[in-house]
Amino acid sequence: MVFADYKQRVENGDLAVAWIGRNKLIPLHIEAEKTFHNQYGAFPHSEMIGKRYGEQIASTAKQGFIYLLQPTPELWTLALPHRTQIVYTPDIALIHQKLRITYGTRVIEAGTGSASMSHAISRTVGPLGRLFTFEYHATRYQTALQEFREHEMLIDVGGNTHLTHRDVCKDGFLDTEVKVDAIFLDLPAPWEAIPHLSNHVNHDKSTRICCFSPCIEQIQHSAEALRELGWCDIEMIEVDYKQWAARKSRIVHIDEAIDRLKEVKRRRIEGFERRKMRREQNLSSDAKVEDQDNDSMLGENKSSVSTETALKPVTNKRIREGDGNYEWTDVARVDSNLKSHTSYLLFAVHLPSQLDKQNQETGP
Ligand SMILES: C[S@@+](CC[C@H](N)C(=O)[O-])C[C@H]1O[C@@H](n2cnc3c(N)ncnc32)[C@H](O)[C@@H]1O
Repeated sequence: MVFADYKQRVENGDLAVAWIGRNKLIPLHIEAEKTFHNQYGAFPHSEMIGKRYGEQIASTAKQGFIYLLQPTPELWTLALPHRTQIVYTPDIALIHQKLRITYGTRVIEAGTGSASMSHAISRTVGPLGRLFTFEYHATRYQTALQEFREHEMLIDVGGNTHLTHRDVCKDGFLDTEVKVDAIFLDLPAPWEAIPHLSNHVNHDKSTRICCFSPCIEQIQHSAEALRELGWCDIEMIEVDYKQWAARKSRIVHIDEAIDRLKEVKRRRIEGFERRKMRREQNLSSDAKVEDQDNDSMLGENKSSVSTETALKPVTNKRIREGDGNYEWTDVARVDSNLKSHTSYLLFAVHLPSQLDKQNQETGP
């Protein structure tokens, strides 16, 4: 698999991930005769060849720069062409951990979609593991097939991945009774696929499953299907991202706090008095205007607008965070407004003993 190899320098024919900006990464096939263009100018591939991965590459007009990075499944997830919704690295990491996907693990995945998850699994399980992935959408299947071939993931090019064009809910997974250690279902109706898994769970060790669904109703359906078929340790987890920031908070001593409160009180009283005075002034000037109006009989309304201005803020001055003239303590702040929900993760385990029990109940 190309994503598992590391090298120092960019070569003609490489697949690189171009870092264009903080939220913009794109795949770039390096071909000596091509030029990449963006708003900062032209970046001839010939000038990229021989550069170190990670090095800054300036446009010919020196108006901007990009970085070329070696693709990893994590970078691929950020750069890949989206054909569907995808699974992102925080969820992928938890799924790997809970399904115990590691070097040599055999995994079933459906559907393949944009293959964000497939790349991660294929890299993790390595040459001794296997990924059996299924996609029923013809165009997505063809695109994934070509991509997996180019990325040297397919079995027939020395990789570890079998991609099958099939509706797993209708036709099941594999025709042979291949056993796997882990199953990942990212489908609209996983509960329809779950009954087809009985041929692929291990007899001698546990098999773990994860269903990735955006709606809680889907999770309920899948959990029922798993329970009915003897899966246990059923639990649901939602990965919630929170952004933590290391900040400084000023230490305010009791004397300073009391002075501040006194200042607030003093200003409030001053404010009341000033407002009262102005109201009285306004009333008397209104009365004068009324008298004049009455005198001239012209009736032009000259009632004065309140000239009261807002009180100055109580804080004496802006203090820069970390200003050396004050005492500070280190704190962690969390951004609670970050929207993060992608899907719920439903996990379960199939124990070998349960399978034996089922066999005993149903007879030979
Ligand atoms: C959300 S996408 C999967 C995204 C993928 N996990 C990723 O990280 O890129 C779901 C995919 O499942 C496929 N699919 C839906 N039902 C299916 C079925 N019964 N059999 C096979 N594939 C199916 C869809 O065509 C779609 O491509």
